[in-house]
Amino acid sequence: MPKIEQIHAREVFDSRGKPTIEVEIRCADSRAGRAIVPSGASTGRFEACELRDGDTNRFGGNGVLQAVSHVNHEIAAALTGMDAADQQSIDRALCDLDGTENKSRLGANAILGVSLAAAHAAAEAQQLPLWKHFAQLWQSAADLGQFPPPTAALGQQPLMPLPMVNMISGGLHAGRNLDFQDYLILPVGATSYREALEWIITIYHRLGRLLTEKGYEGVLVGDEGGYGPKLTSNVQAVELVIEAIEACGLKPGTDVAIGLDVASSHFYDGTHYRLAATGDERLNSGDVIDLLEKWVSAYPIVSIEDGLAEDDWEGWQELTRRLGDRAQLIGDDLFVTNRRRLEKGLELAAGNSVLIKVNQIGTVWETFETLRLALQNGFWPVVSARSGETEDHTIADLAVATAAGQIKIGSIARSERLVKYNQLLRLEEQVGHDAYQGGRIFSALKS
Ligand SMILES: C=C(OP(=O)(O)O)C(=O)O
Ligand SMILES: [Mg+2]
Repeated sequence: MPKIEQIHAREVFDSRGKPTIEVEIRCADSRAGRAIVPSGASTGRFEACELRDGDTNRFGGNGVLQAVSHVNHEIAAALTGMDAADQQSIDRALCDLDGTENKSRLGANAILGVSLAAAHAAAEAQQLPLWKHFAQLWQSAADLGQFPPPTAALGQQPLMPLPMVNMISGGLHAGRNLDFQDYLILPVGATSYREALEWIITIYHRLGRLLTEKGYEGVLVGDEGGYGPKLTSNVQAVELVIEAIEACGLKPGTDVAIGLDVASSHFYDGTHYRLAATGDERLNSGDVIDLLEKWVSAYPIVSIEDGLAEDDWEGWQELTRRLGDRAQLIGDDLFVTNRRRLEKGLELAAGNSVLIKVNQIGTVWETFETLRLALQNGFWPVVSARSGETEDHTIADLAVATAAGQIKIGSIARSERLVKYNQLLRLEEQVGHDAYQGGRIFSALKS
């Protein structure tokens, strides 16, 4: 048993230059395992609580020295001597120690840093690559069984994920140049992860040239590295991405499909969805569903995230009735990787897919629980980064180990994203090209 000997946290910085927490855990006779916590900008209201210092004399109140102190004192005292490989007990101890529903006392950032670093430390101590340690944990966690369609192929043996990659950024990630947050591509026709990534890189560069040729900003990028042009409408972004796919000799829909992260909670005023790009157009849920249905019919869109707001359960039910067999409908702000919110979604038949962000819930084990619940109920999971990221590649290993099937990390032109894409290239050498479902995971969708 790799016994925890030392836990140490420090304040470091993320890709937006915002403070975040790094945790190192050392077990006897081994190198320390280290993890850095990501941070969102378009956060859901029901996410676990990130503890920030609030002292406006330091980084506008965004410092994380209190969270650091919680790790170095209270958490270190409680966890020293525990088995780093017993993730379930570590995560339970962290939750019990915090004692709140949303991890607001010690901070979800403090808790997640320790939870992730424990996994790294356990892998180090057992001389295992992280993905293999995660795979052991995932497999050991209660009977995986056989999952129902469309997720039957997922969750079993380690699998290379289909990358869903941001080409054009909008919303809170790009100064609200556009209303919708992400215009993504899914290389559904690629036969390996490497091929998928090569297509993505080619299309990304072609899109940049195309934007510049048309007089738009083809070099400025948003928080996740997607281009951030000021276009005349939201739908124009879809059309430009399709044009770039075609310009690369690839077939939209067959080779490369389109995804959206509407991130609609962030332009919902409680009554209306307000689209600034089309002159403060005010839509209700039904209007947004009509719009999305029109787009799904007109364009090869196979995935829509947060098409409606985080509280609009009735709207989500209608969206799912209308589009659930034609597109993956991902709940991000809606489910916030929280088992209880996902249970509600399953009960109400709201959505058919869940975004998995480790810092929305705050521990590895709870992330596994939400993932398993999704797979058991035929929901597609998509492991996701945050808009504030670092050199930490943990989620790439986690996506492969749990065979989640899809990953969303942002674009390829920023190092905090590329570190995960490059890690996946390394992992593909270990798990093999065959361990790639690619677009086959969408075979249940009607065209
Ligand atoms: C990654 C996302 O953004 P953020 O991290 O800002 O919530 C998202 O909305 O899916
Ligand atoms: Mg989102």
